[in-house]
Amino acid sequence: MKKSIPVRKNEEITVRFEDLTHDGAGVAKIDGFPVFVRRALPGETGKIKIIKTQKNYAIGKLVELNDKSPYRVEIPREDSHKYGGCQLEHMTYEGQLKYKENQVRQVLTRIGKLEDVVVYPVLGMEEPWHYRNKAQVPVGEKDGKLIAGFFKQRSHEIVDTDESLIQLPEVNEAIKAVKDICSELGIAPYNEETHKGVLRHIMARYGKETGELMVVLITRTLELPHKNELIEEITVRLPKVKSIVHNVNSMRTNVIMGPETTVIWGNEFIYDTIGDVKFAISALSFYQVNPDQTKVLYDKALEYTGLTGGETVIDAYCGIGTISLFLAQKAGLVFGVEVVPQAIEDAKRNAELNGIMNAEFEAGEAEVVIPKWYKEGNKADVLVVDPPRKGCDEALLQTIINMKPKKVVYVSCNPGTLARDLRILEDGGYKTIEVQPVDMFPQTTHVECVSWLSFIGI
Ligand SMILES: C[S@@+](CC[C@H](N)C(=O)[O-])C[C@H]1O[C@@H](n2cnc3c(N)ncnc32)[C@H](O)[C@@H]1O
Repeated sequence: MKKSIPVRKNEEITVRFEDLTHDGAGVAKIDGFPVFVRRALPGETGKIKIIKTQKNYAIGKLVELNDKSPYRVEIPREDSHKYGGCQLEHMTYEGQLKYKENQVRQVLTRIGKLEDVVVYPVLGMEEPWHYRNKAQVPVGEKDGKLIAGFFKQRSHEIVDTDESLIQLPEVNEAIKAVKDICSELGIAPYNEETHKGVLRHIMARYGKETGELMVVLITRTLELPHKNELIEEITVRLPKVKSIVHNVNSMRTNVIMGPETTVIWGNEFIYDTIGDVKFAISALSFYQVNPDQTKVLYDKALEYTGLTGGETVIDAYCGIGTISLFLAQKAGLVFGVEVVPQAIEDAKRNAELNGIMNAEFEAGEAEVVIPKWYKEGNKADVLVVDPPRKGCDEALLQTIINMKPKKVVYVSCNPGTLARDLRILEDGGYKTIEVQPVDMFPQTTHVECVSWLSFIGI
């Protein structure tokens, strides 16, 4: 029998919130039917207005809050609710860490069917604001004025903003300065609908330890208008800048960077350090966005590998060789693989820069290169993976199962795909021993995990 929807659009009702979704919305149930409400916390009661109904759920808006959660805090800035980014900023940091630990536990049980894994409390930050070393903001136009900021939640409307509370001050300053310069020089902002205009995005990346800044201007056009004036003004107003890069993206796409990248001033890369290792980072390469917590994450990954000095290690999805070089200090030999050729160039340069002779790198897909290495007779004692959000490719997981390294250390930015992949590895003879969540992204719902598995056989 068809179940009827117990709420109507525009209806106002009083509800009690029981839970939080994976994207931080409060969940209330009306006759078992879920209603999702942003910025509501478990244990709270309040009046909501239904703004959308679907077959299996409804979306509501908070009208009035009656009982407040002890985890509720004032949001730090009146207009910050407009941005999609900080979904948990109305929650104490202690509450955020508990929420994330709970998310990881639930997902490991629900998706991975992993009931007896040890999950530790999340390793959080002392000061969970102004941590991001990188921003890439879309550029648009409002009332004839160039604007840059963030997309409004679930839309492509740009909210003009000069400060994000989760970015390092140097990154905020860089974005604002470049925005002002482009506006003063009359550079036409890109228009997504008409696919006209010039400037699509401004990217700034800052080496927190070295104080070096990179600015990337992403345009639709091959030509960067007022190039010389732009360089002059950027170098005057941002004395920490060491690299200015022009990237061309002429396609109608949501992907930010295009295929053509030219260094128009200064170095090809900026430097930063994590622990004792120094890294060169170029415009297209992945580099963790929270430098303080990166050290915490990599230290844990190193501890989980249990390296004693002679082991052969494979680091899949190695980026610019960050984890590889961290591990090379304690391993016999490390092989890194990564799909972005420029990142592999950085990784090789980084090995040299640090005088590390026992790390080798190859560009290609991990799911192609590692099976090839295995076919050639190469094996690893420890295999580390740090894939993007979609997790590991099945061909790679199958190769790990065939290769049988004693240990697998899995670094993940998505607990859902982590749980899926751990299940596949468990079915192939591995046992997940520990999962340590690390808060790389305070104020947001994202959580990073590092876990280790031991080969026990089937
Ligand atoms: C989460 S990042 C980790 C990078 C590095 N381990 C670090 O901590 O900086 C994932 C990396 O995987 C790369 N990548 C994506 N798909 C890949 C694939 N199929 N094979 C190899 N690398 C891939 C990305 O370019 C990115 O550098």
